[in-house]
Amino acid sequence: MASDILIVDDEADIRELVAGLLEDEGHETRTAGNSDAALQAITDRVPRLVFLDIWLQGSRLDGLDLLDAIKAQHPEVPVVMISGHGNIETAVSAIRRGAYDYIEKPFKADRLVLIAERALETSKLKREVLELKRRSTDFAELIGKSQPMNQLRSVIERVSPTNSRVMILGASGSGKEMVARAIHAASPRASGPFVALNAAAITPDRMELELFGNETPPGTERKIGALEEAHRGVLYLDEVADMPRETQNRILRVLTEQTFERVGGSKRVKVDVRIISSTSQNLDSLIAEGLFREDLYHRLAVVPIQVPPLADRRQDVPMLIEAFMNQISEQTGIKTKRISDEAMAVLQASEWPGNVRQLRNNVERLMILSRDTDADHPITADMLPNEVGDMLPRTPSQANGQILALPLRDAREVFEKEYLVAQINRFGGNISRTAEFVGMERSALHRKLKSLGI
Ligand SMILES: Nc1ncnc2c1ncn2[C@@H]1O[C@H](COP(=O)(O)OP(=O)(O)OP(=O)(O)O)[C@@H](O)[C@H]1O
Repeated sequence: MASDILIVDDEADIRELVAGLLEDEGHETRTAGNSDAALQAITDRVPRLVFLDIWLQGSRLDGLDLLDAIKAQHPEVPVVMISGHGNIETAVSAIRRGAYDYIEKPFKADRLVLIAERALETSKLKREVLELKRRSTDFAELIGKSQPMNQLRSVIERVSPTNSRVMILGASGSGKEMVARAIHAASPRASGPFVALNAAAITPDRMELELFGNETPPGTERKIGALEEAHRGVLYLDEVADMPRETQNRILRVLTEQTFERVGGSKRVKVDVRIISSTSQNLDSLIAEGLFREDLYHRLAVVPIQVPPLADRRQDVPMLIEAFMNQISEQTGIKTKRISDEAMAVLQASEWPGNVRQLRNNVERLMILSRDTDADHPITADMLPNEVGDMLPRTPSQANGQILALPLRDAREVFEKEYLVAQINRFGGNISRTAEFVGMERSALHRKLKSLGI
C-alpha cells in the first residue's frame, strides 16, 4: 500500500536511510530536518504517517512538543517516535501522549518497515470502520443480471483501471454511489481512500470548508477538506449540480491546476485525486439556465455513465429482493420469507420512482410487518404496503373508464393488449419467460402479439 510518509529527524543520514527503506517498499516519502519544516510539510499536505525523532537538535520545538502540535491538529495521523539508546522512557511517555509506537536507534530495516506497515494498516482500518459506520449499506456488489446491468458492469470494468474522471448519471436511489464505489474498488487506487461528499446535503456556506478544509492558528484542530482526505484515492462528488456557482469556479481551478487553497490559507496544496461525480438532475437544462458551468461539465464528465432506473430492469427485482432479505435477516435476525408469485408480480410491475433504495426500504418494512406470521406462510399481495400497490402503472383504459364504453370483444382486446405489454415489460422483453408465465406456447404468444399489433 503506497502511502505518503513524513520523516522528521535532525540528522540527514537518518532521514535518508529511513526514506530509502520506505521508498524501497513503494511508499512516497518527504523529509524535514526541524520542527518548523515538519509543520510546514504537514501544512502542505497531511501525511498518512509520521516518523519523528525525539531529540530534535536546534529546533524550535523538541520531538515531544512537536508530537503534541501534530496531535492537536491531526489526531488521526499515526506518529512513530525514533528514540536514541538512552531515552526509552521518553519514548514510552510519548506513547502516553498519543504516539502510535517507537523505534529505537540503531534499528533494523525489517523492524522499521514492519512498524510502518502496522501503523498504516491500523489507521486505514480506523478510517474504514468510520466509513462503514457512516454508510447505510453493506453491499459491495452490484446485484442484477439484466442486460442494462451487464452493460453497466462492462463499462465499469473498462473505466476502472484508467484515471479518467467519470460522471454518473441516474435517478435518485438507482445505485450511483454503488457504481462509484465499484469503480474505486476495481481501480489501482483501491487501497487509497474513497471520500464521499454530498453537495445536496451541505449548505452552500459550508461547501468550501468541507471541500478544501481550512487553516487555523497552530495548536488548534483544523478541518481537513475532502480533497486532501482523498489524496491518492477517489473523491465522490454526489449531486454535483447542487454545488454553488462560486464553488464550481474553484473546483474548475482544482481540475486544471491539480492544486487548491484552503479556506483562510494562502498556500497552494497539491493533491493526487481521481474525481467521480454524480447527478440525478438534467444537467443540459441546468447548463442552459446558466446554473451549471458547461466547461466544468466537460472536465468532470470525461466518461459519462448512465445508471438505469429500476423500472428499466424489472427482471432484477426478484434477485434484489432475495439479496436484501438475506442482508436484512443477517442484520436484524428476522427470518427471510417466501414471496408468493402473485405478490412478486405486483412488486415487479410497480414503477419504483425511488428505485433500488425504495425497493430495499419496502423489503425491510415487509419483513418487519410479517415477522410474526407463520414461517411457512408466504408473503401475499394483500400484505404488501399500500405504497407498492399505488405504484402499479394505471392502464389508460382503467384510468378513464374507457373500457366500460366498449362491447365485450373490443374491451377484451384492450385488456389483452395492456396485460401483455405489462407482462413483457416485467420480464424485460423476454418472450419465452412471458409465455411461460402467462401460460401460453411461445409461438402462440407471438401470434397473439402480432394480431394485437404489439
Ligand atoms: N445494483 C444494486 N445492487 C445492490 N444494491 C443496490 C444496487 N443499486 C442500488 N443498491 C442499493 O440501493 C441503495 C441506494 O443506492 P445508492 O446510494 O448507490 O444510490 P444513488 O443513486 O447514489 O442515490 P442518491 O441519488 O440518492 O445519492 C443502497 O442501499 C444500495 O446499496
